[in-house]
Amino acid sequence: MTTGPLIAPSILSADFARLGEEVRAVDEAGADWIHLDVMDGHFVPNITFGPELVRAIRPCSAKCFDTHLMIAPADPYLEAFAKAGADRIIVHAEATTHLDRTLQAIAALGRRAGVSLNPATPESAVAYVLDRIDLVLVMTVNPGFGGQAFLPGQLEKIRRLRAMIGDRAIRIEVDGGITPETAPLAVEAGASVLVAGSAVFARPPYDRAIAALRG
Ligand SMILES: O=C(CO)[C@@H](O)[C@H](O)COP(=O)(O)O
Ligand SMILES: [Fe+2]
Repeated sequence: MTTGPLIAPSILSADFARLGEEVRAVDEAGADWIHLDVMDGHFVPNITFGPELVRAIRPCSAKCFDTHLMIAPADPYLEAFAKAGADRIIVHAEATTHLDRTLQAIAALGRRAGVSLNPATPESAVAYVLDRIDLVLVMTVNPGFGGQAFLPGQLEKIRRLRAMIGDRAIRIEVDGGITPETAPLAVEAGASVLVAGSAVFARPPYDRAIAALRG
């Protein structure tokens, strides 16, 4: 049995030419979830992939597909991602005008719902939707790219969020700049899921990279 935080490798840093193999490899190396970064070139200054890619790699792992939508608007695409195999759908508070309605729509599709917060967004953005989510994703970089430096100023937000969540069954996930050095800081502040792109895919072997993050 593994202890410590859950590790969710972000396939943004994987070899896209061998994506299916890469997903299988991190699954076998001990990843808890697979993190999928969906970018639209509008909400964030980068473009990645859509639901068809999610469908294509779905057979490569039975683990939770933790689907981070960096798209605006998100509502028109929720059903497509749910049908393609997303287990959890995470929307950005900043990309969604009617956050409560969006989270209800995700629940109606039978998927878990999460909310992501950009570095400049306060934790109060999720205060009125805590009964609709099982995860808050705290961005520890400005979203859009892998391989950026961790923003330590987010640690205080994680602490405040931890206090706000209290004993509710809601995980705090951190995303961006997570390395064996920054991971313990995020966990100490209250995170229990660590997304890592470059710290896994650029540091093979993957089993050792994942173990180093778990601490
Ligand atoms: O959502 C994002 C970036 O917007 C992330 O999931 C990145 O893919 C994390 O990459 P690293 O900072 O771990 O390299
Ligand atoms: Fe992400």
